[in-house]
Amino acid sequence: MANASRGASNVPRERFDWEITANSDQSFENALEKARSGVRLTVEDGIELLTTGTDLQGIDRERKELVLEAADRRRREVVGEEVTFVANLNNNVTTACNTGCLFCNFKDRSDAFLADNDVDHAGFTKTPAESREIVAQAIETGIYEVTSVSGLHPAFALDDEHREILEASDRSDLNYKPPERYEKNPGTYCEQMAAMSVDDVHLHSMTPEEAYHARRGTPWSYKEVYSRLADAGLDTVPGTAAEILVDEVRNVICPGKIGTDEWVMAIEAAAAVGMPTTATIMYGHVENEAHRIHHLDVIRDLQDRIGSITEFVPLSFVHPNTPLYDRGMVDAGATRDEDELMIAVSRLYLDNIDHIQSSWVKYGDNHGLKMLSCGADDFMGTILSEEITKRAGGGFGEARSFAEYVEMVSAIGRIPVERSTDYQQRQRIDPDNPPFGPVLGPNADGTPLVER
Ligand SMILES: C[S@@+](CC[C@H](N)C(=O)[O-])C[C@H]1O[C@@H](n2cnc3c(N)ncnc32)[C@H](O)[C@@H]1O
Ligand SMILES: Nc1c(NC[C@H](O)[C@H](O)[C@H](O)CO)[nH]c(=O)[nH]c1=O
Ligand SMILES: N[C@@H](Cc1ccc(O)cc1)C(=O)O
Ligand code: SF4
Repeated sequence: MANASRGASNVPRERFDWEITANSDQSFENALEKARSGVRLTVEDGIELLTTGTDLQGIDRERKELVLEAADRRRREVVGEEVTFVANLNNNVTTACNTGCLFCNFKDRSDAFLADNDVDHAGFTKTPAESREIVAQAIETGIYEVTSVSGLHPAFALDDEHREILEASDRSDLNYKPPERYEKNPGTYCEQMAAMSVDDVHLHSMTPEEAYHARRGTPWSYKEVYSRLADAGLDTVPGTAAEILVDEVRNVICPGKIGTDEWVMAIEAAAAVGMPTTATIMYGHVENEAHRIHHLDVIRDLQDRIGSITEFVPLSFVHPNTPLYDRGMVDAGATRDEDELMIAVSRLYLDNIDHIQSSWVKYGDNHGLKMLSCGADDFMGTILSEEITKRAGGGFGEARSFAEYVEMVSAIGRIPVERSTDYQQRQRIDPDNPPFGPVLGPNADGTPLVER
């Protein structure tokens, strides 16, 4: 085959001795035929599509185009020509975290935040009052949603009752220190939720990992934790902390995090108390294609049981400032070919999740737009502030305006639509009728969010 039609993959195949490898007895053609006709794909089918055939080395560009076409067609059948996005704000409460995930440069060791420590650090903690002020300002500009994900600050407790339990415990494994020991007090999770629920804005927060932190040292179930958080103002849950839901990979990239079963249990609990969730995969580091498909299989199975996953978000690993890269465990993140195939195979494999998100934070505008023709139909949100990808070395900025969204989406011949977090409310935007601003948020009146 000509060189021009070979694409690269950055999977560091020789560096890790995995139990699960990208092998299959299936043929690429057969898997493609199943994908085209809408038959539910097996793990082996998924591996064939994601690798463009295990019979060939590298990525075959002609085959890749066939997979992308099948996914684009499926997207059209499932959701049509609308491209959605949400008017939202990211408000990360604290970067203090001792979990030590090797792909993450968002966190700072929490000791640096102690009041009696004068080491310099670039991290931050917001009090509930500060979070409220930041949200209140964004609400005035018309946002619909606040997304809030944070480091696992040792002073965090779920609520006052949880704090009493933590204060009374002499277990050193609980990763708890009283808030008085720190320069800044993050309050309790419930206080943060209540503070951010300004004017009933939609609050999207408390990943399974954060929920785990919010129940440490107690016999409380995830259901108990999520129902207390819901009472405090939480509306929906971000399905991050998923990374790769295969434990042999988690043991390498995030040995301090909860395992696959526990992540699934937390999302099931959120569903049980009536809260929709999203689901993510963070791919393009040490894992191989078989791990990516096993992850999709865990998510599809879970969605068969709960039905409340609103969107699936492939998060392409951003490598430059991370321990994984510093330690030579990876040389780079996923290639563009791998990104396109990840979006396409997510669309084809997850036959029970309607929306696949293209993240401009991870892909940038041009590549992000391309993804909308590879199976994705959602283009994320305005976010207004971004710390996680920026600190990892990503360079695609911290906000998108509605004007930028309308221009980009119209340019590819699709229909721009403002959505609510759960996709239940949707508002088409007429590209011929500027100015463009959000209308779904509690204080939204169509005024542009950010002038750029
Ligand atoms: C930084 S954590 C914050 C919330 C909480 N500490 C947790 O782990 O659930 C949110 C997510 O950001 C993503 N993330 C972190 N570093 C990343 C990187 N370098 N590239 C891509 N995604 C990253 C991971 O998927 C992670 O679960
Ligand atoms: N709200 C969404 C974000 N927010 C950006 C995060 O701050 C973070 O940078 C990162 O994505 C974590 O890996 N990002 C999305 O990709 N999608 C969202 O809906
Ligand atoms: N839209 C997804 C993706 C997301 C990704 C990273 C985040 O930090 C937050 C959200 C969610 O809300 O779960
Ligand atoms: S991904 Fe989350 S838990 Fe892991 S180190 Fe980063 S902030 Fe902490």
